[in-house]
Amino acid sequence: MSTTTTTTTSLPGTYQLQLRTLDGNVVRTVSIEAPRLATAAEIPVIDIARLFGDFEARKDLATEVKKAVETYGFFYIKNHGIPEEVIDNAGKHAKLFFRQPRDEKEPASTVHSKFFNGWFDVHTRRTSPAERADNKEAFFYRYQPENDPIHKDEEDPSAVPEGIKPYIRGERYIWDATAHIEGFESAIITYWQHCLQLARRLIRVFALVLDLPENYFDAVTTYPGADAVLNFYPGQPASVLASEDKKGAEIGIGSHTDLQCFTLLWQDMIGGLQVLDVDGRWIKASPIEGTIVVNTADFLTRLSNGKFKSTVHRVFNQSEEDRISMPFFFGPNPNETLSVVSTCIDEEHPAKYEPISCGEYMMRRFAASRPDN
Ligand SMILES: O=C(O)CCC(=O)C(=O)O
Ligand SMILES: [Fe+2]
Repeated sequence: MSTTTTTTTSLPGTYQLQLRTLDGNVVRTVSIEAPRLATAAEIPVIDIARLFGDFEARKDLATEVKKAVETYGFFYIKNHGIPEEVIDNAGKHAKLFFRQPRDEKEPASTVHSKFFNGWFDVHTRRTSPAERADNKEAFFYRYQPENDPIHKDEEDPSAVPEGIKPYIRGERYIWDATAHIEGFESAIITYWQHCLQLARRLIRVFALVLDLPENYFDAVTTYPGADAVLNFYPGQPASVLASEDKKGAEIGIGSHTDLQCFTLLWQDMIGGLQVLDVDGRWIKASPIEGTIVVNTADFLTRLSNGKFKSTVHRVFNQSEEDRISMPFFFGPNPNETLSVVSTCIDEEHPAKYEPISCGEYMMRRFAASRPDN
């Protein structure tokens, strides 16, 4: 494992950030200034109680969401309907898992996975090629039809359509390897199910934002990309945090954009999430009690011909305390080839992106920018 960083010649006060994209790594010039607080116009708090109201209420919500997705594609949602106990219980079990000795986590390791499920340790991934290796542990779990509320009561939920079969990537061994933590699987899956239900409602709002019928994406989210992660960012030593430039501070997850349509990101109150503004300066998406962060991601940028933003973000846990977050990544059925939607194209704005399926998109993106450690 290497911990070197790449240095490139930069303007004073800036550095060159490398980002993984479909076309390989791209470079952005970024300010070295300490991150500032986000304004409410940049990362607004949106009350989504209207999601559960009538059509007029949902249209009204879409108008508010439109501004946010066209700015940075980052916003907080409140009154999201996921019960606090469900979130607390998942968070509590996540900590129980990570705080075990390493050899007790090993049976759940990603090294036993065919499809990138399970646990990996700190410093084993480098999300951004020019930044240090990620100082975080994570536990990945992926879509299993038998857990999906719309399929779980079917006679045989694992009897999925042929086209989708190769994309069913959930693996049982991660739950067997964690069965000694009482209630772990059920706490995490219950949280995941709530996220999935919320995501299916939210994508209807995004359809309205795009001037499409509300149910536009329903038929292509029957076996969706619905992958999720428990993230654990260890606290950093007081000596490092006390030094003025915090030079020894480690990045939790390097700079990146998310891949699918959007992410529901629950974070605890420790803080550390940062978002890159248009001028290449970092802004803090500080935690707000009772909210979940929503960020729109690469595949939705493609479908919307660039209208929805997919903004670069990263995490620095600059606290002595451990931080956890529980992102849920939502995309269409991975085998479904999708084009830029008709409402985002006209003579002056031809489609900037080729039709592609989200499964293919993710595979190509990983191949174009395979993590180097
Ligand atoms: O932990 C966080 O706040 C962000 C995590 C993240 O960006 C990701 O897992 O893609
Ligand atoms: Fe992310």
